[in-house]
Amino acid sequence: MDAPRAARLAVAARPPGPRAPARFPFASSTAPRRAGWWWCLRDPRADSSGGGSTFPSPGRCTRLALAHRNRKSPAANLGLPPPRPPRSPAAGIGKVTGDGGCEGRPLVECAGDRPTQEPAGVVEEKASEMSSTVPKSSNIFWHDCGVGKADRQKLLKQKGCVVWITGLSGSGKSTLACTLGRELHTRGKLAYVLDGDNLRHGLNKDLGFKAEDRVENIRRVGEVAKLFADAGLVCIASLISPYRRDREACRALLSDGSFVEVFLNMSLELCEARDPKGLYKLARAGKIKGFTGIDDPYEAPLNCEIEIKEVDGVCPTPSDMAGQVVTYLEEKGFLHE
Ligand SMILES: Nc1ncnc2c1ncn2[C@@H]1O[C@H](COP(=O)(O)OS(=O)(=O)O)[C@@H](OP(=O)(O)O)[C@H]1O
Ligand SMILES: Nc1ncnc2c1ncn2[C@@H]1O[C@H](COP(=O)(O)OP(=O)(O)O)[C@@H](O)[C@H]1O
Repeated sequence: MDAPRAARLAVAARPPGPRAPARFPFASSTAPRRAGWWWCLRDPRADSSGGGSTFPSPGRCTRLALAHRNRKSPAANLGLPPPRPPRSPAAGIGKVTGDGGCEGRPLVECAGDRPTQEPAGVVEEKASEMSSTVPKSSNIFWHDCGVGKADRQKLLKQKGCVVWITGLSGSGKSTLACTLGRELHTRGKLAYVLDGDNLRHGLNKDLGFKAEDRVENIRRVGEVAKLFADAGLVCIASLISPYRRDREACRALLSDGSFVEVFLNMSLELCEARDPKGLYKLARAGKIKGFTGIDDPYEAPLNCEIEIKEVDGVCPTPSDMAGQVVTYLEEKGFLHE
């Protein structure tokens, strides 16, 4: 046989855009479909659950373009009968053949929020914004492993989640992250801190503080945090993360309820008075440009899970702040099997 059939499908995606939206809200429209088809590899687990989820997860539809710029549908190019929408997502249109690693996996049209009725231009525009879910590479496939998140959670007797701490520089993010990490450790729970300052020494050392660098910073950390949560850990991410949209994009990477946004709502005055690194002083003197809260924006959360703020100008102690988060995690069942 010539090249694997599955490998004839190439993923068409634009380079990542600067911001990722929280969701992929495809509104239906009557505009005709243009060349290009949206398909998902069907999640084999959907068969047992009876659901119609797509793979790797609902909404992660990929526009599959055909090699040789063939305008036929992917199904036709796979030697399958042409699809007849509307179609049950559980049915699939056939199976991927060849030896590309996805043999036997059902190929389906994306269900639910699939963009079949969306003008292609609009769809592509949205795809370009989905920097964290639309891969730039082609011919890539998702591989599942035998041991899953549920198995790891059972082993650890806890549930994976992300505690995302946001706030101005000096608001106490690192302090809360470390105090919370210690508290969880004491309780025999596995947690890991992803601190913005620390990550900028390694993973993100190529990034500065321009808007697009901050966007990429948050995107990367969101993806890493998602992996830690999938590993079954309580992942504590503490970054300024000044843009609401980026935090929402990180939230959208996690299953419902497992992204816990903690807003350290401390006044600029308090943070500036603390100024442990002398950065506010430098920013005020014009020696640092684009400093959050001074000459760069901070967008406060609108619907965070936990807000910690000063009472009569007094900040709760680190231990109180951590206690608030632990109580929330307890109540939501993250600290149990
Ligand atoms: N221009 C500017 N604006 C804000 N912060 C600055 C800047 N330059 C350096 N720093 C130091 O970098 C730390 C913030 O890094 P983050 O990765 O959390 O920032 S961001 O989320 O990408 O905005 C931040 O650490 P924290 O004080 O712990 O927040 C600062 O020490
Ligand atoms: N709850 C708190 N009460 C009193 N001081 C605090 C509290 N949280 C943090 N601090 C102090 O404020 C300063 C900034 O805290 P830090 O955790 O480094 O903030 P961030 O990581 O947001 O920049 C540090 O000197 C820290 O000791």
